[in-house]
Amino acid sequence: MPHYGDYQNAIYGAGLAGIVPKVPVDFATLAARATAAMPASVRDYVQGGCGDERTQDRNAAAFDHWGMTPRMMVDCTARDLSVELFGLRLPSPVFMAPIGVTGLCTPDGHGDLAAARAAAGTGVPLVASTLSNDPLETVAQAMGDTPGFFQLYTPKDRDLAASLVARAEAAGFKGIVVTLDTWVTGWRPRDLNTGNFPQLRGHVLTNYFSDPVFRAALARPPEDDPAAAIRQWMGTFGKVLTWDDMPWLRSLTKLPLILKGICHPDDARRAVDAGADAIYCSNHGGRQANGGIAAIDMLPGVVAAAGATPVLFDSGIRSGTDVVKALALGATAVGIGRPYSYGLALDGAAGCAHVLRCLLAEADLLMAVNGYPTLAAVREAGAVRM
Ligand SMILES: Cc1cc2nc3c(=O)[nH]c(=O)nc-3n(C[C@H](O)[C@H](O)[C@H](O)COP(=O)(O)O)c2cc1C
Ligand SMILES: CCCCC(=O)C(=O)O
Repeated sequence: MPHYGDYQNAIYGAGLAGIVPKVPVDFATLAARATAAMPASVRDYVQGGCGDERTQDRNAAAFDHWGMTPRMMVDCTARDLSVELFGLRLPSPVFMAPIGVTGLCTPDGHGDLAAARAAAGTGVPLVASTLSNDPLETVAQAMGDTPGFFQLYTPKDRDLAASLVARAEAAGFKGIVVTLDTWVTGWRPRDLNTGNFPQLRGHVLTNYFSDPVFRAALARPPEDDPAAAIRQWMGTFGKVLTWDDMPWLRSLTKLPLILKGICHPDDARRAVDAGADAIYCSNHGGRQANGGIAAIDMLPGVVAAAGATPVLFDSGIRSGTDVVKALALGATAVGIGRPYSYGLALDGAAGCAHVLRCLLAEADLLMAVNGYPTLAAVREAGAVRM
């Protein structure tokens, strides 16, 4: 049976022929190379976060104080990283988190399609953001047989919300991820210093501009009057959601409903009681609120509160080791954020797929050497706070 760890042999094998990876395998080199290659406006938007970025930095640094203990004399020659989620059997517990400017991460402006192709090539699901340069239907198609999820930024216009969700269902997405932490944008000094917010320049609004409900509310189509369309987007973008909206959100779809941005155990309990199919523990990579606890430190409390409900996690994952730690702390599946956008920036779909394969190879090999043949074994082994 092939293993994700075999990617290591492929790299060493290519090295014998004098070929080294085009995209670095470690996050530090990847980030340095990708941010040097990106246009400054995209770099600042993707790499930056809220305030002085302490929460963002802490998200990654906090993985250092969680440690795992190897077990010996365990047969780990066959390893199973597959996971069941909403009745789907996923080949690994890794997915691509929604990134709203994915479209801008490749020079051709079709980064969403490149990420979708990387999903098709690796089997790693993509959570497609509402904010994309290509319409959600085209993105879904480019994912091939790999299941995709649609991330909803809930507009104030309820009919528009219903339309976006209906389109996502029709396009074949397997679940709706509702992001709770971003009805307004957090304070982001890197973007403020350059007065740059991509959406206000008309980027990544294709799902709105192509939507019949959004278009019907415009005097002239977005192609003829983009400024008015952007103003309309600004007006409708962020609905403030409260628990009272849950029956309405639930009524929008029969697909699994996943609530993104849950960090407090009480909110996790409330989400389960209100009918969420999964909790998505995340602090948005430190882009929304500064002054927060590292997301990985909040995961155990959320997992305990969620009970039998699956918990997805992101924020600060930089390596396969981080993936295994998050699984050990109870995540059902783990979202990759900035690393895949850096892969896209350096080599499009191939660069993105490479980043995902490296993360999976490192996770798989760590499971092999630590004596954890299955995800159940990872969870049972757990991680201790050092
Ligand atoms: C450039 C960028 C754009 C993002 N856009 C979205 C988005 O459209 N919807 C969403 O729910 N989260 C969005 N996020 C948050 C990610 O889904 C994820 O929570 C975050 O990237 C995890 O942190 P990390 O990248 O530091 O690992 C975005 C993140 C970045 C870096
Ligand atoms: C209003 C911001 C939407 C995109 C996003 O989620 C992000 O940049 O983090």
